[in-house]
Order: sequence, then structure tokens, then C-alpha cells
Amino acid sequence: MSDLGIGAGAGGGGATVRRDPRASQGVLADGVIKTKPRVERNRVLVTGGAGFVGSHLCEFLVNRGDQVICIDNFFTGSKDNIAHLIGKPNFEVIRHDVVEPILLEVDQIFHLACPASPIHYKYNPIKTIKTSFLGTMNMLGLARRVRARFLLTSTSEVYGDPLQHPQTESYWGNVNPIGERSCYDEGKRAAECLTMDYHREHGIEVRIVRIFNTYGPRMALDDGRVVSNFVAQVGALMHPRVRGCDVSL
Ligand SMILES: O=C(O)[C@H]1O[C@H](OP(=O)(O)OP(=O)(O)OC[C@H]2O[C@@H](n3ccc(=O)[nH]c3=O)[C@H](O)[C@@H]2O)[C@H](O)[C@@H](O)[C@@H]1O
Repeated sequence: MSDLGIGAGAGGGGATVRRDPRASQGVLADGVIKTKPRVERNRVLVTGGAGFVGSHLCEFLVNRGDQVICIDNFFTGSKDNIAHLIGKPNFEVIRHDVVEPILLEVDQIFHLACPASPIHYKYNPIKTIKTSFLGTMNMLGLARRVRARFLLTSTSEVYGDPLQHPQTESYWGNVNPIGERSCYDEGKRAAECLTMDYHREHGIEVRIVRIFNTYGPRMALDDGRVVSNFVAQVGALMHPRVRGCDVSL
């Protein structure tokens, strides 16, 4: 049955074509009312939406009027971060680990799910690189299937121990592939590579942002990243120290 309410024999040639005079009003030849799927406004998936950056993104999108689905395995994120959004008609939360595939009908995917602080990503490095690689592959697979636009949150860590300052996008970095931070640095590099390969091979519309140090409300003080460490140390009247540099301020 075509969208026009035309009943045609499967064989094609010579089939009787009947058009109900009410077809333009959505009534098919057999009198069945044709219903269109309800197209919701911009349906957006945010993975890692219960995290620090993700929860602010969810808030922005919900306030903009998008239909937002947040998925998170709550490894470092928290329900408190999104408590103010729960109950809003255009916000849903699903507890899900992105290393497993998921099928959702969406128009855009913001893929943030990944432990981001050294204490978290070193906690289970094999899981970290699995999350980066398999999680990104699953989300790109979903983007391909539903033709959604895709954004990956990458990181300044893709530059590793950079030899160029400041880093520009044309700089490819200086990364140790076998060190303790590699699960994160190389994981995000592999995620960027997959993103661009899906773009080139399958025409997926993609964006990559390399986030440097962020701070703000809902940042966890025990997160282990430089800004939260400074704030915590200043709060405790200690001399701020830069981890890995042996610098005391
Ligand atoms: O600055 C950056 O480079 C990072 O910024 C954000 O990370 P952020 O919000 O700062 O960190 P978290 O608050 O830990 O958020 C990560 C979220 O991902 C979730 N997550 C983590 C791991 C996992 O396997 N699955 C998963 O859903 C966590 O539960 C959490 O909600 C992005 O989520 C990271 O992808 C990005 O690398």
C-alpha cells in the first residue's frame, strides 16, 4: 500500500488501482483511517547525560524544547545532576551502558559517555578503552541506522604530552600508546578515528569537540582533575599542587 492510498496488485502491470475519493483526507481504499507517525520535535540522545558536562547539555536541550533521552550507566554521573529534569515531559532517562548496543529513534546523538578524570579512567583501564571504542562504535552504528547527526566529546588528552603550545587542530599530538593514561588518550583517539571513518564511509554528519579543562556547578570536588583539585586544596588551605609536574603554587 502506498502513501497515496492506492491499492495495487503485487504483480504490478495490469493491477487495478482504486483511489478512495477521501484519500486526501487520510482514508484508505478499505475505509481504514491512515494515521501518520507522530513526529516529535527534535529527538536528541545524550550519552553520559548524568555527568558534569552532560547534565548541563541535557538542561540546555530540555529548555530549548527538544525531546531529550539521557542514557548513562552512572559510573561517575549521578541522578542528583539531573534531578531537576526528571518529571519534565520532554526528558527521559535510561540506565544503560554504551558498550552494549541500543536502538532508539533519534535525530541527533551527543556522545559523552566515558570516565573523564584520571582516577576514574585508571580505575578499570580495559573498561575505559572498551567504553571509548565499543561505545562510540555502537552510537555511530545507531546514527547510521537512523540517519542521526552525531557529536563526539573528545578531549585535549588526544594531544598527549604535547610538544606544541597552544595546540591547534592541525597538531597530531605526542601520545604514549602504552602508558597508564593510554586507555583514555588512545581510547578517545580511536573514537575520533571511528567517527571520521563513519563520516567518510557512510556519510554520517559528525562533529568532534576536544574539551579542555571545564569547571562549574555540579563539578565533583573529588573528581581528581586539575580545577577541582585546586578548588579543593584552596578550600582546605593547602598549597595547590599540579599533579605530574611537581609544581607547587
Ligand atoms: O572534559 C572531557 O574531556 C570530558 O567531558 C565530559 O566528561 P565530564 O562530564 O567532565 O565527566 P563525568 O561527570 O564523569 O561524566 C561522564 C558521564 O559518562 C557516564 N559514563 C561513564 C562511563 C561509562 O562507561 N558509561 C557512562 O555512561 C558517567 O556515569 C557520567 O555520567 C564528557 O562526558 C567526556 O566524554 C569528555 O571526555
